[in-house]
Amino acid sequence: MIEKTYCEEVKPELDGQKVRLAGWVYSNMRVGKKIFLWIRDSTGIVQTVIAKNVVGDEVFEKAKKLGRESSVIVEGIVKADERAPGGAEVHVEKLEVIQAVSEFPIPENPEQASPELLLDYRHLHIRTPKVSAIMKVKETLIMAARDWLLKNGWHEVFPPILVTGAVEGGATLFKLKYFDKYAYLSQSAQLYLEAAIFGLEKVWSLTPSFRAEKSRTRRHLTEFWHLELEGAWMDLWDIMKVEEELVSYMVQRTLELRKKEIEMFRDDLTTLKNTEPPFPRISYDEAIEILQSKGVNIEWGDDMGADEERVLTEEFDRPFFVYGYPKHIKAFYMKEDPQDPRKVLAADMLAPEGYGEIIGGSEREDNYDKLVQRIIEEGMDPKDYEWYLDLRKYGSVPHSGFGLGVERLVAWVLKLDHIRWATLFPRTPARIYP
Ligand SMILES: NC(=O)C[C@H]([NH3+])C(=O)NS(=O)(=O)OC[C@H]1O[C@@H](n2cnc3c(N)ncnc32)[C@H](O)[C@@H]1O
Ligand SMILES: [Mg+2]
Repeated sequence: MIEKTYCEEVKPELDGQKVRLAGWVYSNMRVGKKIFLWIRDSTGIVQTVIAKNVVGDEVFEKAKKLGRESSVIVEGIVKADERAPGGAEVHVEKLEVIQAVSEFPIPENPEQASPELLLDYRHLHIRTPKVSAIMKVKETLIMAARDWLLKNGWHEVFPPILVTGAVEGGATLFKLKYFDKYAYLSQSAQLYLEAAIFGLEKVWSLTPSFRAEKSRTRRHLTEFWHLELEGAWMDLWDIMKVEEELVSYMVQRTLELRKKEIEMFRDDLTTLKNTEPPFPRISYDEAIEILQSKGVNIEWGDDMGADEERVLTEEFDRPFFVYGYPKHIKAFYMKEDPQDPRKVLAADMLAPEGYGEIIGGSEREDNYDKLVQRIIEEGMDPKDYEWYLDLRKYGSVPHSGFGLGVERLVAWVLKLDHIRWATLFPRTPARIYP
């Protein structure tokens, strides 16, 4: 790799030093016998100044024609100048053009382009500073999660993606040919994590999950990254405590390490700073009462969708839990509430500012017969879950777990207007290219 100075390293303190930059043209402006060429790399942007009387006519003419995203290597001297971004610029002595670009399909301000154009050219859009900032925030959230999980005794495992059964309902399965049989793309690693707890007790995984959701909403992808935990001996209240501690650590650590990137997307950091345990907890019953008091047309037993959750989040300035959902709107594996058989021991974590559900979790049904009954009630065949039911035959224990949608968390942290911007190459019902 060539010896180079990164853009973020070009500071007034380097005044007078010779540096080599390698990057891409971000903007190109000629003023008389000077060209102000802004060069971008993975760390930021630096203003370079190309003077005709320094580089000569031929190079100057070449520099004039450099369009955005031309790849270049420049060598020159750092000059402190508070007018330049970062307080310093580079006066170019040598310019090497790796590849000149005349016309880049994405406008200098990508926000002026239509979402469809940006998505058609997503392979070029991802190099822009704001998309790079989103990916740095996403990686930092996951780095923080790994940090916390390791420190708190959770074991990472690597579940399969090719599976034979539904976890979250058969309607959203992607089916594929598997030799002479059929298989599905995993909707959630949960059932495999449940198998893993009998050896490792506290397990987690980060996997892609797939949902053939036809709903074209701002918070659904057909492929998303899914951070899932499963803990033996834990009940719903235990796992909710794990969730709030994990999410708080992820958000605070990311605020600490990526404040500059976050501030590219939101001015007000209050809800992020408020993200500290304990989170508020309301029951599903209370949630229905709140929504009805706000004029929402909803009855007990109804599911809460994005619109209802949006209204509910107006009551909170930090993430919060809704627990105790009606059994008929939740998944087969959830444990019935012994206090109220109409309900299950499930809790969702909702993000404020209209974002809604970021985590779905529950205590699992650990009784063999009850689980078989629930599978049948849901219209599924217990034979398809024979291995999963075995877990209730050989040393079953109380256990709970949850799944966090990584892109949903990123969308809230950065207040993105659509979840698709939180992933490198979004997959939705209308898009699988590029
Ligand atoms: N291990 C578990 O207990 C997880 C459990 N089996 C599960 O999949 N729950 S979930 O369907 O609510 O999905 C979990 C989270 O996964 C996210 N999720 C769920 N579906 C999507 C789609 N389609 N797009 C983006 N994100 C999605 C969202 O944040 C949900 O709260
Ligand atoms: Mg859910």
